[in-house]
Amino acid sequence: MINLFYVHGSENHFYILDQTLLDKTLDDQELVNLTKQITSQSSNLNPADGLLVINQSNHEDALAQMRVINADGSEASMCGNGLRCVARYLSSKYHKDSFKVETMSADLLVNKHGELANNVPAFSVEISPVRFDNKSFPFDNLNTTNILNKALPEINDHLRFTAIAVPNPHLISFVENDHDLNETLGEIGKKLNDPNPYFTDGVNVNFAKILSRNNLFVHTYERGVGFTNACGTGMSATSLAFAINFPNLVDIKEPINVYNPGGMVQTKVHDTPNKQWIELIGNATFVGKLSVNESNLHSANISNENSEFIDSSEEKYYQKFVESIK
Ligand SMILES: N[C@@H](CCC[C@H](N)C(=O)O)C(=O)O
Repeated sequence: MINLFYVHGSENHFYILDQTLLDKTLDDQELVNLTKQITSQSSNLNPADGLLVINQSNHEDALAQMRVINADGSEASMCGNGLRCVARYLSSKYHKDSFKVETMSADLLVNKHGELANNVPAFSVEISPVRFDNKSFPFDNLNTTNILNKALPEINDHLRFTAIAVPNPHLISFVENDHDLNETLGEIGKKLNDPNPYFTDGVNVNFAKILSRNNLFVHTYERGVGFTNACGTGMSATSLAFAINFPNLVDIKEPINVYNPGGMVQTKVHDTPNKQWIELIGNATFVGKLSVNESNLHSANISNENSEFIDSSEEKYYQKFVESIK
């Protein structure tokens, strides 16, 4: 039997599949089928935004490779909340507290962090590379090659936008009212992730409210998923946009507290002459595991009937942490 771990970072839920333990790894189509099956509401499994796949890495300095399959079957180049959970899994498997994980565009440094709260394990992960040019998204037909605090009348009549790829693509806006934070976000998120002439590969859309100096609330409509409790790369890109667009409200020597519908993370913006990157620090919670037969993974046949869910007590402590920050 193989364990599919049910995990979350800020209540952004995933299943983790460690393919190094399988007799035969799943091919790309099997991974897509499995992801669609376990994330579909009709599966009656615990809901998740995607599948985090661990493979062996052939990069000398990486402990393993992480791939991210979104609920709709598309593959993302990075996932910040997911990387923290994968980091925790690898840390306990290989007894290491600091190492690199291969992702689609870069080998990223991860570190075990002190607990976020009582019995809430946390990891910090590197979010990079950072890109602003239109080819990295891609975006088109907006009369510009980069978007930094710009009005985009093609997309909305009153908001300003910033576009940052880390390296998955994010569009960010700082908003003032709850209607924009929720309804306008949903409309723009849907429009830019349906076939459209502007972001032809889709884009993660993050709307943020500035709470005070170094304090933000971020709500995200994710590419390949829809509304999510939290998006790690989104909160990281939004923190960088906060520092760039509102330098008087951000001290980058201090962490930024980023609240989200699923809890809170901290980010640190690193702006050195040769590298701009963001450190994302937050929980890596293992809610439980689903014990499944390997052949059912290959045929995407996971259900409550042919698998067993074993609960851990970690979620209880995470919820206490959420209560404490409300
Ligand atoms: N939830 C993730 C981002 C997942 C990928 C995203 N949907 C994309 O397609 O880029 C995070 O925590 O960063």
